[in-house]
Amino acid sequence: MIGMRTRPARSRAAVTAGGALLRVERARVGYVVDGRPQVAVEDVSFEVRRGERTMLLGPSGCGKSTLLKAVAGFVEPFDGSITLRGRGALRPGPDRAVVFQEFDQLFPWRTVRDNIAYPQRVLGRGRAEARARAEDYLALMHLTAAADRFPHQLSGGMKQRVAIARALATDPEVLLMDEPFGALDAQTRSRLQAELVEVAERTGVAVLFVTHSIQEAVQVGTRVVVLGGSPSRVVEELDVSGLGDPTDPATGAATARLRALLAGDEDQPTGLGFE
Ligand SMILES: Nc1ncnc2c1ncn2[C@@H]1O[C@H](COP(=O)(O)OP(=O)(O)OP(=O)(O)O)[C@@H](O)[C@H]1O
Repeated sequence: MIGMRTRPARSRAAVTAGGALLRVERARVGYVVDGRPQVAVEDVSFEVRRGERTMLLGPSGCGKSTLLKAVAGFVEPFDGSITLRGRGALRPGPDRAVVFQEFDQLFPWRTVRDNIAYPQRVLGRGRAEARARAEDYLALMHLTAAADRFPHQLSGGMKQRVAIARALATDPEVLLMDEPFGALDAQTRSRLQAELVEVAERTGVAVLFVTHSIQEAVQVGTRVVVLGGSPSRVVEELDVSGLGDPTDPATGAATARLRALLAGDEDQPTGLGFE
């Protein structure tokens, strides 16, 4: 039911024909501090395709969030381009929904159901449609029993589920996630990682996900873009689709490779085809 409603056929055809949905090309991104540019990421290029989960992995402070903010349209690149379906100069828009790490991103005065329905109303959907879609996404994120609760009555994991449901219910082209599970305990984090993979596969939404956890990158991602250096650049891109089972040697090899890359050791081979 949800898969049928998520995207008009027109968009699917456009993506198939055009390849990448979102394209970051030679982007140089940072901030102006005291009138001077402070570059966080330099000459960064990668693509996000529909149906893929692209992970931005790198050490703390390397500019992952800055890059995500540029994709969201919150920060304008100094140089290079970021395009969605070939359209550049991106401003913030409903085609890119953002889920943050913080638990307080929900409207505290609205119920869970209304948190999911309200942004759809703002985007122009009728009350009945917004409500019906809210019910779909409540079910998809295992929140139906909590629909009438307020955010302060939810656990951190439930709040993040609501944030994901709310984002997906607006039908974004790309779901942008900035360490959304970073403040959760290990068990909840692992459960939400699995749920996200399932939901992304069911809806087909493209995901761009910032993390500094190798485990998370391999578990959630289909592709990992590794950033490093200062200002940071892409040091490697790995295909991790189908990986995640810790007993699988290929998962172990990818994990070892990512660990070496994060340690700054780009020359260390894995011997299993991940270099
Ligand atoms: N609003 C801002 N103004 C100026 N500099 C900033 C701003 N936000 C971040 N920075 C700087 O940009 C650099 C990259 O920060 P960013 O938060 O993007 O890194 P990150 O890789 O996401 O880190 P973490 O994993 O710790 O969240 C850092 O040096 C940071 O201090």
